[in-house]
Amino acid sequence: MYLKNIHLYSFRNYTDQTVQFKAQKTIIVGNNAQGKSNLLEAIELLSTLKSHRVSRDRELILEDAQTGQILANLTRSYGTSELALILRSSGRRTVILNQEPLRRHIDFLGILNAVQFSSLDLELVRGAPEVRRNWVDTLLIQLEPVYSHILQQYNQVLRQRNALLKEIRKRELANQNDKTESFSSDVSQLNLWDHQLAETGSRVTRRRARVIERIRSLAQAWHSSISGKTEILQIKYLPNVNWIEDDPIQVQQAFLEKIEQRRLAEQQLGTTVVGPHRDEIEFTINHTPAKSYGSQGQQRTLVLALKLAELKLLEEIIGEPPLLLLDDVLAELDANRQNQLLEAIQDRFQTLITTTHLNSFDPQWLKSSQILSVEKGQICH
Ligand SMILES: Nc1ncnc2c1ncn2[C@@H]1O[C@H](COP(=O)(O)OP(=O)(O)OP(=O)(O)O)[C@@H](O)[C@H]1O
Repeated sequence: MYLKNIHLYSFRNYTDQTVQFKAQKTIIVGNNAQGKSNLLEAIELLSTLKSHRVSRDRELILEDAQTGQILANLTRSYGTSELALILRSSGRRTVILNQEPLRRHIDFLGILNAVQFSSLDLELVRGAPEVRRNWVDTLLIQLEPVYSHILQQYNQVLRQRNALLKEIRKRELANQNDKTESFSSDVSQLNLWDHQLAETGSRVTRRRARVIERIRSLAQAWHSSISGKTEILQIKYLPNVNWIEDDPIQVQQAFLEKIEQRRLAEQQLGTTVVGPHRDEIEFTINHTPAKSYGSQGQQRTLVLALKLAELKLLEEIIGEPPLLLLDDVLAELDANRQNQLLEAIQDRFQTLITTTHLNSFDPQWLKSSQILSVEKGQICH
């Protein structure tokens, strides 16, 4: 796929900016805090409807403006699409595809596919389990947009179940007199939420297991190649609820059994302790956990291998090369890792690269790239 152009209106520090992409590789150069990452963030939003940097739309809109807009034209093997996203400070969004506003945001996902790689991605190895869960979830949404709906349903059930557990805990602590009546109503309500948690949670965990299964061998092959065949990467999915067979009924049964085991703990803590919101993904290098024992170099190799695997998996499943967004990462990679990355990209993936300096680039690369410079929210072609 190929992103032909993008227009930003009142988005971050851009007032009104059009960018025409003219080569497979575009290098966006500028000092810190000029708007390089903001441009990639706009593309990320069109791809996933999420930004990995903020959760509130207010921050995405130019200061003092009420609405912001991102518009882009994309060519795919089946034709061209015009994508538009309107952001409002109230948080209400409008997504428009080929000039038709879409009622379901899910229909917007999966049109522009992109893999993003930034220095923040080292957190994939070093950070909390939530970072790894978000990584798998974001990948799943691109591969299978309906997953965003599945995840939303699970989170809604989780929120409501947590609210009920909290309420039960509060009442227990207050030691109310009408305990018997409220107790039986609590039990039946909780029972209802247990089943909902099992149903929605099993959809999440089964899909996570499948995508990890698919990405594992791709990442292992890259890791082995980048490390000169000296390291073996293992990726293990450690679901909070263990299950063996990928069968909805059996997985739900495993959920209900674990909920029963942890019933007392949940009621004492007043929160849900069973479910995929507590999943972990473990990376080991030569059988040692990468998080605590991996050297900086090994961790970088691992993240690069994961990103290259994402690129390959997306390409395999969607049937054409996704975009690659490299946010200030090339300079951080040593010559070997840079070469591996550049060799893997070649000319197949449209790649957007931000950097503060051009001197770390291969001269051949610079020659074949479009170079844009950014200063204070203005892009010069
Ligand atoms: N909502 C907003 N309205 C106006 N300006 C904003 C808004 N959000 C961010 N900015 C500005 O955007 C700039 C940051 O841009 P960006 O994150 O793209 O930096 P960058 O060019 O990638 O630099 P670095 O190399 O430091 O990452 C800052 O000057 C910040 O004040």
